[in-house]
Amino acid sequence: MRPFVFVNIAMSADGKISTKERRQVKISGTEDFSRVDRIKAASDAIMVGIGTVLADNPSLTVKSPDLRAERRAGGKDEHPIRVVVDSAARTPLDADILHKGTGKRIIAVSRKAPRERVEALREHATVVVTGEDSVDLQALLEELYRQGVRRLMVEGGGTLIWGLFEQGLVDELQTFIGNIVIGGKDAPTPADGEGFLREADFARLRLIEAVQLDDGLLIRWSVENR
Ligand SMILES: NC(=O)C1=CN([C@@H]2O[C@H](COP(=O)(O)OP(=O)(O)OC[C@H]3O[C@@H](n4cnc5c(N)ncnc54)[C@H](O)[C@@H]3O)[C@@H](O)[C@H]2O)C=CC1
Ligand SMILES: Nc1nc(O)c(N)c(N[C@@H]2O[C@H](COP(=O)(O)O)[C@@H](O)[C@H]2O)n1
Repeated sequence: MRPFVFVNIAMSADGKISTKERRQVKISGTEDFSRVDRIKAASDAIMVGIGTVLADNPSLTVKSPDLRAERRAGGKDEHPIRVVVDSAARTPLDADILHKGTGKRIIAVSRKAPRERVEALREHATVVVTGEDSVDLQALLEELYRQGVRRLMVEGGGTLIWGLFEQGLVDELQTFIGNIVIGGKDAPTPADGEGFLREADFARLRLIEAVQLDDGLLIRWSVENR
């Protein structure tokens, strides 16, 4: 068993999620940032790849005091469990994700992760070890389910999202398309990695809704062939 997995990503009108130097860009407007805060608060856990931690140093906390209070009233921690997919245990010990806000953190590493790094991370987070060279995503999701996670939000980046699509582990995709053009053939996109080579393997989506937010568009799809 695994959680319901939904990806939320903001991309520019030309399909980029940051600059080619992997510098974080404000793509969402006020309305979309509020929506992201709401879907985060409604999730049991939120997951990113180590590339995003190293590039953006996110905290992944719920920003609205009202939403945090609602979570507390429901007997939950103020913030969802924060999960980093980090094969080689490279999460910096002073990363905001380990220090900002209360609640549980999980760092998923592979068996090749250096033992001393893993021990250092254990001071701040629960460490889950799966996979030989890179984290076994299916096994990680099963472990999150065992730990009570039923609804998992994935915030990026493109490498992790590709890994999840490649293995048929995404149930829903929520893409906010913002009103900017970033450009650059090497700028990250919502699903990077190798890409599918055969049409038969493409992830097939069904449109749930398309809604205007600020000067952008939120599109929600369910994944049909997971
Ligand atoms: N616009 C947006 O909504 C968002 C944009 N970003 C941007 O994305 C960029 C970071 O993306 P990436 O460099 O692609 O890094 P990423 O965040 O996707 O992390 C990739 C890393 O995850 C690890 N990993 C371990 N096991 C894996 C597996 N089985 N499958 C896939 N990955 C695995 C690998 O070490 C890999 O290098 C940054 O520029 C950041 O600003 C990130 C999140 C949201
Ligand atoms: N939804 C959304 N819109 C944008 O315009 C963005 N740049 C991002 N980036 C993601 O948000 C993370 C930052 O989280 P905190 O504010 O530190 O909690 C960042 O790492 C990206 O994952 N998202």
